[in-house]
Amino acid sequence: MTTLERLDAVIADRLSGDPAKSYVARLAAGGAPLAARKLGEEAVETLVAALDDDPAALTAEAADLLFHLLVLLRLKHVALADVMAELDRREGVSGLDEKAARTAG
Ligand SMILES: N=c1c2ncn([C@@H]3O[C@H](COP(=O)(O)OP(=O)(O)OP(=O)(O)O)[C@@H](O)[C@H]3O)c2ncn1[C@@H]1O[C@H](COP(=O)(O)O)[C@@H](O)[C@H]1O
Repeated sequence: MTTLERLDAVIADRLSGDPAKSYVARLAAGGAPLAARKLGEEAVETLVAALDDDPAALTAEAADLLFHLLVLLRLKHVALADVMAELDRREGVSGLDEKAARTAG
């Protein structure tokens, strides 16, 4: 099991937990809008760390970002395996070629 898969399993387990004892349960109690807002905040903090040229901060913010993305995916019933499968499907397909095919015609 990868780190993301292990974390995803812990998140799934905590979703229905006690919001007083679990941050994941607290996010779940706020629903997808709260998790989406937190994800947006973490995205902004990630880009600030990147623009600040601060590798340690970027590492920490990237971890926050991935964690909150996993929580949001769970709340929206999108399986991590499906996201991984989508990335696998794209493997070897240049983003430039994909965009050109999408915008042609
Ligand atoms: N990986 C994480 C993880 N990464 C970040 N966070 C929390 O995400 C929050 C990030 O929020 P912010 O950076 O905005 O900080 P904040 O203090 O909440 O800021 P404000 O909301 O006040 O603006 C912090 O409370 C972090 O502790 C995480 N909380 C939990 N996990 C994992 O999830 C598991 C289950 O956690 P619980 O549900 O809390 O048991 C843990 O064992 C960990 O493995």
